[in-house]
Amino acid sequence: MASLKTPTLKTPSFALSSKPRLPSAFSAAFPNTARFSRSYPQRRRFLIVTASSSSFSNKPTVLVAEKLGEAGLTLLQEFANVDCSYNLSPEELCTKISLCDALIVRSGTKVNREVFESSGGRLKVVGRAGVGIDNVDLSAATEHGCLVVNAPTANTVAAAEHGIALLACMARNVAQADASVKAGKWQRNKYVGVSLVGKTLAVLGFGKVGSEVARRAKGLGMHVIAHDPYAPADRARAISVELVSFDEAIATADFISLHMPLTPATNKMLNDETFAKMKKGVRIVNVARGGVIDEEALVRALDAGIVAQAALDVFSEEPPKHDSKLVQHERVTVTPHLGASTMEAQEGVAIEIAEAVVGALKGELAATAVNAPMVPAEVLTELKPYVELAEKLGRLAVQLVAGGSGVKTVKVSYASSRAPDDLDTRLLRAMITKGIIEPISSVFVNLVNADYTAKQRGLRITEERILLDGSPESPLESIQVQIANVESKFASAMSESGEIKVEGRVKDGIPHLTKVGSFEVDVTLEGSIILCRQVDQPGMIGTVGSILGEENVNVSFMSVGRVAPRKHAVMAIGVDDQPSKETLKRIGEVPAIEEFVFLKL
Ligand SMILES: NC(=O)c1ccc[n+]([C@@H]2O[C@H](COP(=O)([O-])OP(=O)(O)OC[C@H]3O[C@@H](n4cnc5c(N)ncnc54)[C@H](O)[C@@H]3O)[C@@H](O)[C@H]2O)c1
Ligand SMILES: O=C(O)[C@H](O)COP(=O)(O)O
Repeated sequence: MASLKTPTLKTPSFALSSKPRLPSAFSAAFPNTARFSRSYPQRRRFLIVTASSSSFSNKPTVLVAEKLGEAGLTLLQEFANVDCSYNLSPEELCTKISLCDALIVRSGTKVNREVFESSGGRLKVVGRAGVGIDNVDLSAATEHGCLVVNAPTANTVAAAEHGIALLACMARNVAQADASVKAGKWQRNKYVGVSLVGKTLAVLGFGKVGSEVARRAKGLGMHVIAHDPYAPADRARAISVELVSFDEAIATADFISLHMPLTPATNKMLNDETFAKMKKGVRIVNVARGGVIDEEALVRALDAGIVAQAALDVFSEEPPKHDSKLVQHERVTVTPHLGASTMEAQEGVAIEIAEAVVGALKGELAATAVNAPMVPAEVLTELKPYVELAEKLGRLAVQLVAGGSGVKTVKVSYASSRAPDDLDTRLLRAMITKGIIEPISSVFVNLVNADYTAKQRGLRITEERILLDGSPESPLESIQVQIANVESKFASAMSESGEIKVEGRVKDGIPHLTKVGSFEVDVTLEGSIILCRQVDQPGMIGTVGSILGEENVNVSFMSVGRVAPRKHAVMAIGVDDQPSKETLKRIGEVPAIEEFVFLKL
């Protein structure tokens, strides 16, 4: 047994960062979190986010790069230093961003990879004061652990009203006739329009705006159909709209209104091929994004008479070139991306985004994140102590590895009486990842970038469920973290199958370490822990306790787990303070102690 006696002193790489502690255990697990609700979709959803710890010591700085309503600015100013700098060049934005904790933009600012790289890790939240987030590089944001939140509800009605306004104006040539009268002409025969009543409108993208447009168009007596591969049928049924295939929608429509986001899948969705399938004389409204239409193909379709008219609020390049054939086309009505621009919508958006950004910076829970999984509020409340347990088990397990950077394979087992699809483990996995990676690197890990960071480091985390009989009242019985293919600096932590194994439970809302290797222990996961393997004999608790007492180290908890009386035992000692090297050396010199390790939580 002498060979096992390898006293392990603290190594700097395992030191915890000195982030300030928040009052609750949960807040400590998530350095910053914020809580929000939103009205659409109807289900309230919440998300844990993390923000710069510097925001606790100093007021954070929020850069508002595009015009934001006063009410939103006031909210921001109550909490942060607000720098309103509009019309920044890309270079100016990159220069400023390293001094900012949050950035708020509308659709006119490209928040690309360079912006995140230039931030030097300080930028923790990007707030998009609106819906479309196609101007934000979400991959880069995620890789940098930066949360992106939007304001998804406040401009819905404004955008829908603008869509309807364009539809009616287009059908009755309002813009062209207006320009004609102002030019001194009186061309009543030239501007004969078409009626809306009884016509078929195909709404492509039946989300918030699309369904509001559909509702209004029905009020105008139109027959409304919709195409949206992801829309729930009951939402369509509720307003008597038939969901149809894309081909059916475009082939039968007299009018098409676009309301899908711009994504790689929707990019140039309307193109030469799809225009060729449309009814001759179709009329198109676009208040979504310019990029969903191949604009050159639209000009061809207009010239060929396939498309009779188009009304466009958005363009692939904004502002479009003055001599753009599309913009100058006589049968095209244009507005300068005004969909969200009503007084009411802009005040609403400003408040919605300010609340989301302030919340994220405060570090509570947020609801409108677009680059991280969202977890329903009730699930989150229930999982709180398990989330803390998960991070601490990850932190403990990795500190047991001899040379922690070799960690590549981690297996997590969740023992639960709940049905497998009734337990959302994404938060738990993220926090185990955080616990494993942070002590052995300088990487900042949060819910946003946990999976990405694990992948980058070649860390493979597999999860398994152990289905227990019994009451499914509590979500989890225990969490077990195993690290395979490594050696341990505390040999007793190895399981029989050769992995480092730690297991924990939540008791009365408090995370406990309950197993190390094959030894049962029971110690609260607070402060730090000393694990000792010893020959099981009387007086051991007293001996080690006295050494700690003499060195003024406060013991919070002690527990001994043994394989059999008078054989080997593992003693887990919770300590409030960090013992000195000398104290640890004295513990290591106790003859019955075969090995020990000091672990920081
Ligand atoms: N012009 C403006 O000022 C203005 C204002 C608000 C929103 N918008 C744009 O409108 C878009 C829609 O906004 P929203 O609030 O309704 O968003 P939303 O997320 O509620 O709705 C978008 C819908 O598009 C659907 N969709 C996704 N891919 C599709 C596809 N390939 N084919 C058909 N449907 C598809 C989605 O399932 C979803 O239901 C936004 O992405 C934004 O770009 C523009
Ligand atoms: O996606 C949106 O919310 C709209 O396109 C509005 O964009 P804006 O904030 O630039 O007006």
